[in-house]
Amino acid sequence: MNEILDVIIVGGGSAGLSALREVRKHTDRFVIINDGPWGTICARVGCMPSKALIEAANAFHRRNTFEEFGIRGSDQLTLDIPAALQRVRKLRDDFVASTVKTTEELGKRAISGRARLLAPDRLEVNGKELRAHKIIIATGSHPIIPTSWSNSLRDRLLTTDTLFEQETLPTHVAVIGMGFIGVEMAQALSRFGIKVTAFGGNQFAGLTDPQVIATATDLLGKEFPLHLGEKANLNLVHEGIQVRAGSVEIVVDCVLAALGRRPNIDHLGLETLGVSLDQHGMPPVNRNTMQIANLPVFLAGDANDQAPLLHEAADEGYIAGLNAMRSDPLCFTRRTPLTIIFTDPNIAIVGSRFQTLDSAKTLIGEVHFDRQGRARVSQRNKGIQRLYADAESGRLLGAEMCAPAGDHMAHLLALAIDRSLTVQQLLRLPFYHPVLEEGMRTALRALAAQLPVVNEFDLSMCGTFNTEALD
Ligand SMILES: Cc1cc2nc3c(=O)[nH]c(=O)nc-3n(C[C@H](O)[C@H](O)[C@H](O)COP(=O)(O)OP(=O)(O)OC[C@H]3O[C@@H](n4cnc5c(N)ncnc54)[C@H](O)[C@@H]3O)c2cc1C
Ligand SMILES: NC(=O)c1ccc[n+]([C@@H]2O[C@H](COP(=O)([O-])OP(=O)(O)OC[C@H]3O[C@@H](n4cnc5c(N)ncnc54)[C@H](O)[C@@H]3O)[C@@H](O)[C@H]2O)c1
Repeated sequence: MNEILDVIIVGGGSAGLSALREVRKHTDRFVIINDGPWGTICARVGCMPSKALIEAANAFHRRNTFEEFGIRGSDQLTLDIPAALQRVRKLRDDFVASTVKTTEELGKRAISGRARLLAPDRLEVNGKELRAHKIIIATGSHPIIPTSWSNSLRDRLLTTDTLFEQETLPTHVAVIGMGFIGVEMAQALSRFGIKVTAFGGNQFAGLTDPQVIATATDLLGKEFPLHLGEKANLNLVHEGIQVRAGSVEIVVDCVLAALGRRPNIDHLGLETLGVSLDQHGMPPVNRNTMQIANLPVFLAGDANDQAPLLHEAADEGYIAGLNAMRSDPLCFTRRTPLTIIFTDPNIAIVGSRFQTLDSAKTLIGEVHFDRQGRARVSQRNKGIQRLYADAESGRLLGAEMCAPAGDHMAHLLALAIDRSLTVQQLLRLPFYHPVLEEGMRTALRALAAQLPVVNEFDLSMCGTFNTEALD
């Protein structure tokens, strides 16, 4: 048996690299093991190529606003889809190259291979057994695909693992699953000029506020047919793939499956840890330490299925890396929940979700962006933002929205929630004119109107003009 290492990190994605950064500060006696290509899901097939595709789609879609601005000739514009996809891959390659630099310089301490746990201090990779005082598991996740689909549909079935590799795109695509990936990609493909038909279950983009869901589905449903509430079933037919959901039946060239992602924990040997696993095979993981039960083993990133987002994976890798170098794990306070989906308008959820709030103790303030001044001049006047505040203290609790510049406003609101700011404290901040954030101020004012008056000599009391040009 080889030397006993201080730490083994399993998984070279964002969580694993974040753990590596901490571990390296303290020891050289570590290895990082990665199965498949290095370079992280985020850079290779996740956040970055998807956003590159979305930007191209939105740039092309903007031609639909030109006529109203007085710009003529937009009907002559075309999108060279192979060129647009090439740009996605070029950017992707740059992002991957910058990521793999870190592990390339590690030499033998970066091992390519699939690791399998043998015990809380032992694992096997490439037929070799390795031992360590601590093990960090950060194995990520993979797209869920029913076996019957992958067996029968083969190259007519795409996921985000394969979408960005396409040289060109088919004429008619069904996007199945209206979660984060489904809504982002359905809108982007549709804005590429592809005929898209979208199918979703009972959830839409992780939203829980019925009014925001109604606005978001209405807006996206104007761009492509959107069928919700029925499970989609697929069959290979002569002309392509037949998709059936409730009373809807269509034939498409290709299906993009966005049914969710499963943590990469199967066949990982978690059963050798001696702790009970839940019905999904998941061990108990402390969200504040990333530790599995009281073992010297940590589970971070998408692999623990707690908050499968990039900034959360980075945090979890950091927590795991830091705690792996300590005898007593530290408990970290986690960040205010923040989710942004890069549709246009952006969908965002901040702090407490609508569904989790006690309606008797919660006030709601809302704004519709259709009449908002700045949104109108830029032809971005679509969407809704709903803010939730504690009825007693006036403290902001959360927000759900489908709103222009929702990505930026969601960050502002997350800051406010993190600092426990009240609606009145937020209304004391300057709001420049004319900005989209004035819409958020309208929603805050709607909340303030339901709260007791603080003091009329307070600038938070400065009210609305009630005119589109000034609010
Ligand atoms: C299409 C798409 C778009 C996304 N967009 C966003 C976004 O806009 N914003 C956002 O915040 N998040 C986004 N995400 C989510 C984000 O990419 C993930 O949360 C994040 O990349 C997870 O990082 P990770 O380190 O946990 O996993 P990964 O980066 O997947 O790394 C895990 C690594 O472990 C390896 N591995 C697996 N099993 C083993 C084993 N047994 N032994 C050794 N190695 C193993 C894997 O091959 C992989 O290389 C997106 C995801 C997708 C798919
Ligand atoms: N902007 C972002 O932050 C971003 C973007 C993309 C992905 N991600 C991450 O990737 C993860 C995975 O995304 P995802 O969209 O694959 O999963 P998801 O869990 O968000 O959504 C999957 C959806 O598919 C539906 N579904 C499942 N089977 C179906 C069927 N047969 N017919 C119709 N609908 C069906 C489910 O009801 C669910 O709403 C997300 O949870 C997120 O963490 C984040």
